[in-house]
Amino acid sequence: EDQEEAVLRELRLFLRNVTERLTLDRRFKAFTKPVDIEEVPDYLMVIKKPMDLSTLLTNIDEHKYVTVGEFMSDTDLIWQNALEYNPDSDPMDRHIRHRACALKDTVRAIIKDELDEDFERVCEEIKESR
Ligand SMILES: CC(=O)c1nc(NC(=O)[C@H]2CNCCN2)sc1-c1cc(O)cc(O)c1
Repeated sequence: EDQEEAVLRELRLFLRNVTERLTLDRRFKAFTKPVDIEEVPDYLMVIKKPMDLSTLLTNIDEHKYVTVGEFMSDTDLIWQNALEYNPDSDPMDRHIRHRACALKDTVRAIIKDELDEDFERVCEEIKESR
């Protein structure tokens, strides 16, 4: 049990580090906080599962993620929501879509470069055992 807690603590440290780096990247400013429903009243009519970088951090602290895969599902929501809410040729739509695609590629590159496959396998084993 203590060994498992040590693995999940290391997972949380890794996920916090990744999330902090994304939050500091100016390209992803639009994704750092929940979309303000006062400013964008139709947002929740289009987007059923909002997600943002600050919510990722809260989820990490609340031990929501037992694997990197679960974390990736929520980071995917951020850029998928942006593509869905910004489908048009409007310059602002295109601008946000470019940043959404940059977020997708940046997260995948970080995970590919910095996540040890064996570590993720141990996390998956812990998840299956629960
Ligand atoms: C994150 C997101 O998906 C988002 N999309 C936008 N799209 C538009 O404004 C397009 C929609 N089509 C018509 C022309 N305007 S603004 C915006 C946003 C940006 C922020 O800096 C903070 C924030 O909370 C939300």
